[in-house]
Amino acid sequence: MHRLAGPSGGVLQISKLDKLLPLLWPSLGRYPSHSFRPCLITFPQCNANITSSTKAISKGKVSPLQKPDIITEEPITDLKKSLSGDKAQLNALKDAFVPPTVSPADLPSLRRLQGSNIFVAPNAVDYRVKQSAFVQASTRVSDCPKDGLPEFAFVGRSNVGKSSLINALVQKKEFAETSKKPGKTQVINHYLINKSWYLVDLPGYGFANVPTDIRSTWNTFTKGYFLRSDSLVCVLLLVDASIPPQAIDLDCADWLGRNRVPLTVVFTKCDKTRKKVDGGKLEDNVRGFLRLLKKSYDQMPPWIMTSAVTNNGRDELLQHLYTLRTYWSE
Ligand SMILES: Nc1nc2c(ncn2[C@@H]2O[C@H](COP(=O)(O)OP(=O)(O)OP(=O)(O)O)[C@@H](O)[C@H]2O)c(=O)[nH]1
Ligand SMILES: [Mg+2]
Repeated sequence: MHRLAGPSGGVLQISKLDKLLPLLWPSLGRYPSHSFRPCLITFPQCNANITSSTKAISKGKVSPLQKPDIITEEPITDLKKSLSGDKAQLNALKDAFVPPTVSPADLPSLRRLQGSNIFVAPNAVDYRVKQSAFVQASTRVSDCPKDGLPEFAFVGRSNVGKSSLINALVQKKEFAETSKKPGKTQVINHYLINKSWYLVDLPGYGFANVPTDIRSTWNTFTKGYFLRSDSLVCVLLLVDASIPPQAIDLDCADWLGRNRVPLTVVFTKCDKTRKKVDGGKLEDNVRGFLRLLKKSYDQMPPWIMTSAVTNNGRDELLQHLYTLRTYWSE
């Protein structure tokens, strides 16, 4: 039995009905206002206008190839300065992801992680990966480990860098198999970290050459994992920062929001130089994606910029995961 956050901060107990409800929501045509995820973290959730971002793309209002507008005046990497005054503090809070139970008055005691909108408590110190081991590859959701340890699932388009980021986090080169050819990971891989939590590598979506039946298998297989895993703390949705916002990634974010699956957006390949970035500057791609994401979410979900090549954002992401685990297990 896990405790769950209720709409007014109350605690619900998970039951079979709770697990079934997410599967029924689409047919009910409306979404409960509270989270059924097995954690005490209140995450930003998708608002009623769930498909606005992708509609904007498909109606041609925002072309994926068009240079996106800047979402905020605030520079992404120069965030400390914004905490120096009251008004500036409020600006910094806008779109920030602050740990639950923290009031705005406590904000100055928190650290904002570089290249992200995430604030963490000063106690996020013991976050490093000391031990990592491959546990199993599952072809069915029912075969996944059932020991109840907290899990973070990596999801994103094929080739976005899911396996590479896992290798960067555990600091082992060939830990998770990577490939230039999309579609390398086809099963649910569980990696046990510090004997106490899991990183879960999932098959990528959106690979153009994949036949329709394999694509629909992705849908039932991976979406089934999101909805049925009682130990899922958060999905890490990986988004390639070297290309302009893609409708398929926004669709995925919408789907996760609609189904009350907590989400952190992890931008990958943030090492790419201007020459190799499609659509102009990397930061413009990031801001463009966030601007579209905001159309679907009442509050901005946590997001962070990373690179598996330079390891930028690696320690920051680990600190974020540490904070989430702390609240999950409380
Ligand atoms: N420049 C750069 N390249 C990266 C980065 N991360 C991954 N790549 C490259 O992107 C390609 C795909 O990486 P993978 O980690 O295999 O991608 P994946 O998302 O696991 O792919 P699937 O398993 O097919 O879904 C490889 O050629 C990587 O070297 C990064 O941070 N920077
Ligand atoms: Mg992979």
